[in-house]
Amino acid sequence: MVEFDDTFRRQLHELFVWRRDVRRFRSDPLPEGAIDRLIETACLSPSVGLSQPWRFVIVDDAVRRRAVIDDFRACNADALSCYSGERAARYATLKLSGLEQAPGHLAVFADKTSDIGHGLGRATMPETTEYSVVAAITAMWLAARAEDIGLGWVSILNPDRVHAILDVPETWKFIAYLCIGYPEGECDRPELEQAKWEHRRRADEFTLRR
Ligand SMILES: Cc1cc2c(cc1C)N(C[C@H](O)[C@H](O)[C@H](O)COP(=O)(O)O)c1[nH]c(=O)[nH]c(=O)c1N2
Repeated sequence: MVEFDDTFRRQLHELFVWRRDVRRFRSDPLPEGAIDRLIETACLSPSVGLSQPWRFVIVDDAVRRRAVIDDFRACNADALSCYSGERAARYATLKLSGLEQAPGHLAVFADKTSDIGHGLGRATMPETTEYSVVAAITAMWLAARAEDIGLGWVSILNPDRVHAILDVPETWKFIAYLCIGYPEGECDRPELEQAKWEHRRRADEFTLRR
């Protein structure tokens, strides 16, 4: 049996505290195979019925990467137009993707039609397919931080457009576009908190007892 001691538990807690959504990347490349290793770790995640619905696309092609960046720019301009006044001014100052600098681009999809897992657990809650993929991304986020690699989730994108840019099967649902690389710096507080957009609240604000 594998046992974890107090030192490990303390370090694991520190890993959770120091994992960040990274938007500011150094331009130096990741070591060969780093993204493949992170994908392998993500594939150890739980999934409904062991369906393993995650599908990964490593985006190296410069034309496709540029098209994703252009889509982000358009979507972010639309998002800005939904705010007004002081909130709009603050939104405009936020850096909400590291797409330009990050050496690694990784798109993640959920395959809604795969037979793997024989449908177990999905009949009543088909959305558990997507939940499983998000669980895998969270594992990857933590595994990356443990290797001092930063990961940033970009959702300010048009899913249909990303689908077309990456030319993936119809049945795949777009879940996340991830920027991966070495972070410029580190912090134990979310960047959106540092920018005074929102703050992390205490767990008891979100917890009921019945
Ligand atoms: C589903 C989803 C989607 C997004 C995000 C996260 C998740 C879970 N986050 C990152 C988010 O802003 C960040 O996690 C919180 O601000 C908390 O910061 P830390 O992750 O603790 O650093 C994020 N950040 C960003 O700059 N642009 C984005 O488009 C998104 N989209």
